[in-house]
Amino acid sequence: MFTLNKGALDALHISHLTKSYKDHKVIDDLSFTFNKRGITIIVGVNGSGKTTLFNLINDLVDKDEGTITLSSLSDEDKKKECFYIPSDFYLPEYMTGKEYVDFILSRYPYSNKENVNWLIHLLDFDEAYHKLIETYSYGMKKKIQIIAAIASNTHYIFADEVFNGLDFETVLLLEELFQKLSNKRAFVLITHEMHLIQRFDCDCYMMKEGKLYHVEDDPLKMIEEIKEEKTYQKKRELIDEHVMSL
Ligand SMILES: Nc1ncnc2c1ncn2[C@@H]1O[C@H](COP(=O)(O)OP(=O)(O)OP(=O)(O)O)[C@@H](O)[C@H]1O
Repeated sequence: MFTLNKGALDALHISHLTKSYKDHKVIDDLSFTFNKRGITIIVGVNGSGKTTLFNLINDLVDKDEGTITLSSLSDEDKKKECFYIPSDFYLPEYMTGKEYVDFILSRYPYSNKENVNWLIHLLDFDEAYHKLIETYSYGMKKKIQIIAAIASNTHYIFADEVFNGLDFETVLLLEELFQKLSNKRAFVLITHEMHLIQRFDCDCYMMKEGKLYHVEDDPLKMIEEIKEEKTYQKKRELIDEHVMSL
C-alpha cells in the first residue's frame, strides 16, 4: 500500500487557496509550490495568516476554496508525508516520551524507529525519554516532538517557531541537522527571528495580505524594507509622540 518512491513525489502544490474567518479573508487566492527539498522560511507580522496556512495544509482547518495536492496522493496518504510541529501544542502528559514517540511513529508508515536512538542521544534525551511528559519542561516537549518528526521520515516537515525555548547548543545542532536532511526532504519553517534566515541556505517568503511574497534572505535588507513601510514609520512617530510622557 505504501510503495510510493519518495523520489517520484511531486512538490506540494497549493492552488487558489482561500480561507476566511467570518468576513476576514486570511488566505486570499493563494497559489504556491513548496519545493520538494530544501528549507523554506515563512515570516510575516502577527495575524498575517502563517499558522492558518499550516493548519490548512495539514487539514486542521477547512479551506473555503482551492486545492492542496501532493502528487496524486489522497488526503489520507498526503498526511503520511507531512509532519506538523505547531507552536502551541498539546502532548499527552500521561505518556512517557517513549510511549508518545512509539504512538506517533505507528501512524507514519515510512517512519524509521532505528533513528530514534541517535536522535535521543543528540538531544541529551536518554534519561527523559522514559519519564512522563507531565514532568517535561517546555524545551523538552519541543525536543520530543522534533525526535518524532525526524524519525517519522515524512517528506515534508512544517514547523512553527520550532527553535523557541531550546538552548543554544540544541539550536545549533538542529540547524545543522535540518540543513543536511534538506538535501533529501523539505522543511517549511515559520519564524519571527529574522536572523534565522541568515543561518540557513533557504528560500524566504513573507505572508502578507493572504499571499506569500518572495523576500530577500538578507536580514539586514529585510529590516530596511520593513523600516521603509509607511505603517512602520507612522508607528515610530507614535513612539516619539508619547515616549516623553511615560
Ligand atoms: N479560529 C479562528 N477564528 C477566528 N479567527 C481566527 C481563527 N484563527 C485565526 N484567526 C484569525 O486569522 C488571522 C491569522 O491568524 P494566524 O494565527 O494564522 O496568524 P499568524 O500569522 O500565524 O500570527 P502569529 O505571528 O501571531 O502567530 C488573525 O487575524 C486571527 O485573529
